[in-house]
Amino acid sequence: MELVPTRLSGCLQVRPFFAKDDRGTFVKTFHAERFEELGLPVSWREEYYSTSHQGVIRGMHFQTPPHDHEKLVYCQQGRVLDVVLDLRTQSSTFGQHLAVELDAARGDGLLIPKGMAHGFLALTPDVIMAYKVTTTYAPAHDAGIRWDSFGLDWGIEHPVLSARDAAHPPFADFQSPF
Ligand SMILES: Cc1cn([C@H]2C[C@H](O)[C@@H](COP(=O)(O)OP(=O)(O)O[C@H]3O[C@@H](C)C(=O)[C@@H](O)[C@H]3O)O2)c(=O)[nH]c1=O
Repeated sequence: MELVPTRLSGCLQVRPFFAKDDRGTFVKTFHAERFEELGLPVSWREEYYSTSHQGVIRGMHFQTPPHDHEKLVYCQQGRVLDVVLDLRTQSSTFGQHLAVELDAARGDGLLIPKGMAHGFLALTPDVIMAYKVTTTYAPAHDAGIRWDSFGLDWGIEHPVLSARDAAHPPFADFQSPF
């Protein structure tokens, strides 16, 4: 398992052990010792997955302190444009984003630190996204920023959004608690 830095500090691309044979694939998505060696989180409190149709955008989501969390995400079926937005006011990349393709055919993932919003666009039909997070769901602290408000060209004009995601405040109006 390789953990590769990105231009947003603390946000790492995860290249897991990936094996393919006549039966299909084998992917190891987490290795506590490897994460511990690098000072990365190992105490996951919840794990969940979602399915999405092509053209769906989910995000940009985060939990506010004290319920903020690290997140380990993988696309387990299909392909997504995965997007992270830096909300850490003391960060040199505050307000900047990272957009990477996660492809189940490669098995790669993303480790997202506290203080970042996360979202994705489903690029293929029947996407499955899987998550591990270091705090449990806290609905009153579950927050978002509007997908089209921070300068990313998603390459889609009319994505499918939840009513909640369509109503998030734009980044320009957002007072970051991080
Ligand atoms: C996130 C979450 C949602 N829910 C509920 C709330 C709602 O009824 C239903 C669907 O919630 P949402 O519409 O927020 O689901 P979704 O848009 O898939 O939310 C996810 O989006 C991506 C981008 C992330 O980064 C994730 O951490 C998570 O926020 O599930 C939980 O019970 N536990 C949870 O941890």
